[in-house]
Amino acid sequence: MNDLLRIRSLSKRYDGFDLKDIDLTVPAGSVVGLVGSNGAGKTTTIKSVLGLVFPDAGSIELFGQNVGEHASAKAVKQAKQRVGVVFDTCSFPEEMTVEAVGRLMSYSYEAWSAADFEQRLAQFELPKNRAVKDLSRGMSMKLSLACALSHDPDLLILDEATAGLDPLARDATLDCLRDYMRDERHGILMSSHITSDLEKIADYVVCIDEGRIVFSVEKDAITDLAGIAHCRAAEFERIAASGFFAPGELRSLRHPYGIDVLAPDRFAFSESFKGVALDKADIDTYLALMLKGEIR
Ligand SMILES: Nc1ncnc2c1ncn2[C@@H]1O[C@H](COP(=O)(O)OP(=O)(O)OP(=O)(O)O)[C@@H](O)[C@H]1O
Repeated sequence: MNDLLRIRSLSKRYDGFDLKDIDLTVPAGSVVGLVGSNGAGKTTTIKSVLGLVFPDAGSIELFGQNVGEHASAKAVKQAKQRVGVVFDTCSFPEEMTVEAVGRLMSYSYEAWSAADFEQRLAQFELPKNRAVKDLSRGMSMKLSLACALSHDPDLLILDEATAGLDPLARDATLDCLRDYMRDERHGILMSSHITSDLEKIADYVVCIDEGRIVFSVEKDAITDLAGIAHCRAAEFERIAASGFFAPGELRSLRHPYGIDVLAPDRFAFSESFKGVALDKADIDTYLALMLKGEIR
């Protein structure tokens, strides 16, 4: 498969923070969700791809071209033309109107399509003559997305792009991203704390915590295959003693009302432990057990 983005062993050190050995791939035709707590290193990773942060080590390839250290300015420029970016804040000049933002973008991107931009403004119901400073948060995000999509990008990079949008606006944004993904040459890397959005659209989920990759899995391995077992103390001890989990692979979280256990394969788990209450996992519960679970 053709990889749109390939990050290998990316490291970046700040005073008090260490991003270390990040490996991340966005294959064509896929949506990769990036999750993790505040300050985990998601934006630092994304900014490294965009050349807004200079990594200390590692390699970054966009469309098979090195855009990291020793990359030629021409290669970086060419690659960036093929990337659409949306950050969680709108960075266009405040006094500029929506229409003028489109003109500004047309100077930056060779493949800019004024017709496409017009159509997106209509789709998102964005008033052309309104100044950026007078847009609501949702409208600014829609403007950023309209700009990111109107230069025919092969890769979209979204950093918390649906944060602050109401549920209807989030759904409209996801529809727009699904539409974009109908072209299988396209791909999306999106960081989000709204894991329900990722459940709807992601193919892979990558979790960063304290600057390290904690897991990188197909989304279905979480939402279709994994389960959360709800045990009493005696049941938990029976599970722990059964040998079902290899040493170091039993993850549990204690609550006042019992113990939750992460079952990576809920079908196999329920075969072995009939009678133990078991729910399907979602990204939030999976994350909680992976990040905060006690390991045994
Ligand atoms: N320019 C900088 N100088 C020093 N430290 C920085 C700089 N940029 C980021 N950091 C630190 O790096 C760490 C990771 O920040 P980053 O923005 O990558 O996290 P994040 O996962 O995107 O978090 P959030 O979910 O809150 O947006 C944080 O501790 C942050 O304070």
